[in-house]
Amino acid sequence: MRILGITGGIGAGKTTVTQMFVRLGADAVDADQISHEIMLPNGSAYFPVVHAFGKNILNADGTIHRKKLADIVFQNEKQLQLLNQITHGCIFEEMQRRIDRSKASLLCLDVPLLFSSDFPIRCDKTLAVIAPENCRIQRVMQRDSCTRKQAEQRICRQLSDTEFTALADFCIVNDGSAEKIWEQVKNVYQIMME
Ligand SMILES: CC(C)(COP(=O)(O)OP(=O)(O)OC[C@H]1O[C@@H](n2cnc3c(N)ncnc32)[C@H](O)[C@@H]1O)[C@@H](O)C(=O)NCCC(=O)NCCS
Ligand SMILES: Nc1ncnc2c1ncn2[C@@H]1O[C@H](COP(=O)(O)OP(=O)(O)OP(=O)(O)O)[C@@H](O)[C@H]1O
Repeated sequence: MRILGITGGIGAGKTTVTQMFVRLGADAVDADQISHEIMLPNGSAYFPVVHAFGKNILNADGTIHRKKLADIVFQNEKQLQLLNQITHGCIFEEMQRRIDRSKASLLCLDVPLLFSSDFPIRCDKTLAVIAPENCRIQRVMQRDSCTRKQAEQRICRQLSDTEFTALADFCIVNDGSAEKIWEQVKNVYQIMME
């Protein structure tokens, strides 16, 4: 099995690109989805997160209000580091479990923090998905019904497109139509399967 790590800033199109690899036959593991699962009331990070951030981050039904938590951590670097410390071990362990279960020839890891120093999983190749910042902000505001400021606060905590491009083996520019990236995805898929 070959592992392709897919990364990029918020709203760049990591998940869109990953789903295209899945259409071509790859398996996928999504770090954001796992981070949501481990924070559910029966998840491994639920109690540590509530203990660290207090009951004011809870909805009436006891689930974690992720947008409230996001507002706390993306306005304060120390709080973000704390959340990362609590969650990353649980996320990366669960990713490894899913990798071990996969029988696909190509496995894509969709990970925003692929190039952070604590990411422990070795990838055969890495792919950065990039798009102009204003385009990403518009997409995220529309998808998540958030404000420009909230989108910008996340972008401030992430690598720039120049940094992503310099660190990755492949780069896909997602600034146009879906057909345009489909051709780029097929090229990378072929190289990975050679
Ligand atoms: C802060 C939380 C609760 C916000 O949840 P929400 O549903 O609003 O966003 P979601 O999880 O879907 O993330 C959307 C995007 O935000 C950005 N983002 C999320 N976490 C981080 C982070 N720690 N640092 C920088 N950017 C991040 C990424 O671009 C991600 O794709 C959640 O993102 C979280 O728990 N983050 C910490 C865990 C983590 O690092 N997750 C990233 C995968 S390793
Ligand atoms: N080429 C495109 N044209 C129009 N909309 C797009 C395009 N690519 C992605 N989108 C839309 O932009 C939003 C963000 O895309 P996607 O979820 O794939 O990005 P992401 O990098 O995974 O985001 P996040 O960092 O928040 O997880 C989605 O609503 C998606 O449908």
